[in-house]
Amino acid sequence: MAAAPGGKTTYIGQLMRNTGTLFANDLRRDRCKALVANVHRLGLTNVVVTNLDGKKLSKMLPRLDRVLLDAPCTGSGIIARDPSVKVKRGQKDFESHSRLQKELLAAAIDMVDAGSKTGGYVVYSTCSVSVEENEAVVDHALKTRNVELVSFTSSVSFGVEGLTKYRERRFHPSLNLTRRYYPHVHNMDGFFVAKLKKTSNKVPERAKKDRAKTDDKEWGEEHWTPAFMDSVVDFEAGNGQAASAKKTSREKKRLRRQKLIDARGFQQKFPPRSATEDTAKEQAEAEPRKRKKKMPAKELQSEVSEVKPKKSPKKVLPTSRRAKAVKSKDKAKGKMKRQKL
Ligand SMILES: C[S@@+](CC[C@H](N)C(=O)[O-])C[C@H]1O[C@@H](n2cnc3c(N)ncnc32)[C@H](O)[C@@H]1O
Repeated sequence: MAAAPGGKTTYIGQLMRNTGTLFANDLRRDRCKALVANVHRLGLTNVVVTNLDGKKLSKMLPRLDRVLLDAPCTGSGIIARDPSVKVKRGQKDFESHSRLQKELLAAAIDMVDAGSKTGGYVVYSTCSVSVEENEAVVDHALKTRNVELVSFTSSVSFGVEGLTKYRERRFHPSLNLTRRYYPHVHNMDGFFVAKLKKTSNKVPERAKKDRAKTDDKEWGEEHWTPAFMDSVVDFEAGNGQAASAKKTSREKKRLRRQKLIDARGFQQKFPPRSATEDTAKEQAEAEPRKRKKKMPAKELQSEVSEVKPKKSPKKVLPTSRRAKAVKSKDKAKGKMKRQKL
């Protein structure tokens, strides 16, 4: 299959040997031009090239027997050929592509006649390996349209099964009928293919209930074997011992020094208080509380008048100095008596 614009389309045209009609559509005008050139080069006379939005195509074209939707994608499968995909694409690209792919697949299904004698099939393909653009898109179609997945291993015998569960996501079990192709396994671009058979032309009003038989296992639970569950793993002790065993003497010294520094710092910040300091503080705290006590104005006045001026406390001198002071006082008294006489 060629990777040139319209490569798959022109290949199908060749397979049809100029019988029937093949509608080939692309939103990009330049791609349509290249496609027309290829159609002419291969001498195909049964191809109608349209340059329309695939989402609106079902209203413009007659009911078809088969549709190949080679959907626009992030191209995560062609990183080997175009490494810029790794930096060009972000999470938002995967989300927006997934949304567009769901819409295009729904429109493609709506274009197909379920009662077609020669088909009623839709083939969905991407050159991406992301679950969001592949299994999630097909799973959405299974819920919103009357379609079922069919096997195509009789014509393509290689590839690995599509995923029915990925991390916390669960898909319809029939998704194992889809195929994934990996560059490192199949020596080609990363690719995904699903073949759907339309079972009714009716479009369900509401999304179908997910009747997929899913186990309620969490991702990773498959590793919870009985042997694993019965074994006792003491993470605390095991890890703790290993960590302490690894400590070098230098490290131990550093830790001890750090402990001391911490303790000193704590003491400086919060020095231990003595008993006297405590009582002084308590008294200081208690005093303003006493002052705050309110008294009637009259009582306050009488109390003020009763209060006697405080005498300044006597100076207490040491005994030798006190004796001297008494002597000098006596001397002065004697002098005064003599002067009177
Ligand atoms: C994977 S390529 C198809 C390649 C083509 N089948 C081939 O073999 O060369 C996807 C194409 O979808 C076209 N596309 C993107 N959005 C579209 C839309 N809304 N409707 C129709 N075509 C669209 C892109 O322009 C792009 O050429």
